[in-house]
Amino acid sequence: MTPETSTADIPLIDIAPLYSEDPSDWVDVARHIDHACQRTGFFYVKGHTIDTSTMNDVVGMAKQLFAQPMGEKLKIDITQSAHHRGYGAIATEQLDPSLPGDCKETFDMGRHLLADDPDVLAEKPLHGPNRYPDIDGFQATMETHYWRMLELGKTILKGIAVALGIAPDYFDSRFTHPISVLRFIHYPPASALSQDNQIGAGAHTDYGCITILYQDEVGGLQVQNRQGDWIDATPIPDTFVINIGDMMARWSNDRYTSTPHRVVNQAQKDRYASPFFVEPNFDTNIYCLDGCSDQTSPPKYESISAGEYLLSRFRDTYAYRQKR
Ligand SMILES: O=C(O)CCC(=O)C(=O)O
Ligand SMILES: [Fe+2]
Repeated sequence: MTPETSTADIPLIDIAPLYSEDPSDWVDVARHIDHACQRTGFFYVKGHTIDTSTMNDVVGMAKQLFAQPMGEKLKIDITQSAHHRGYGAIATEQLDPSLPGDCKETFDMGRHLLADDPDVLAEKPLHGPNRYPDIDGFQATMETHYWRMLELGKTILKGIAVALGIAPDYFDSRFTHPISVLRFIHYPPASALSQDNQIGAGAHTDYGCITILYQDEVGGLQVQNRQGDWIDATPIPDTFVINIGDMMARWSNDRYTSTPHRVVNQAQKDRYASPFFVEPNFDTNIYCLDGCSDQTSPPKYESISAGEYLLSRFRDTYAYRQKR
């Protein structure tokens, strides 16, 4: 069932210089990021500030959630949530419409907004409370991690801004009330696949700006190269895998590439992963960035708000949202 795979050169970029106060230190990293975003749209980063023990603690919490009895997990069922928060059982998401639902379970959270938040009062879509399991320390650990990942996202976006020749802090004012999502995923061992052509995550492109992915040592993430071959994004300790999503492809007038990827867990082991989807404020206007158009390549896409764009994409992959 699985097509041949080969190993590709998904570059590994040391982003430590982006933490320097001196803008001249950013230029080289920005150039590497720019190349990677134009070619495969995928790269690994090292030299970030999130250490292994922090990741182990955070993923340990997520493992506790996935190990709970189904009845407990379904108390925070994402399909009962207006704001796309909580637990998604196996096959709730179907990333590739030509395949069965994905063989994975998920937990999604955003900023935890309570009833008195102005955006909640205004009934803004995707703005609301998270749905947490009853596990000691879960909420505090995950909320701290959410902000940590957002900071990493903004650091990488600074590299992108420098690469595009726009103000290095261009994205900061667009990420003050972000609709970014922190997700945890559990892929059961290969023996748990219920149907012949079911896989962990069907081929898809990500919807948003950029994705920062933690993956454990099991492996299974595959990226489609320009020739259409599936190549392994082999786990590298202490790195994250970064990829461009469709919103950033659109925002950059297709200077940057949003590349199809999928997950095939061929191991007789559970696999755990955690993408952080770096998304701006709901009302951010997604329209050709300065530096991404000229006389020969004018802006290709109409402007759209980041929120409306994401909502339309969720509707395509979650049956429960099509009724909304
Ligand atoms: O689990 C992985 O390695 C990737 C997951 C993924 O592509 C996604 O959630 O968008
Ligand atoms: Fe993805």
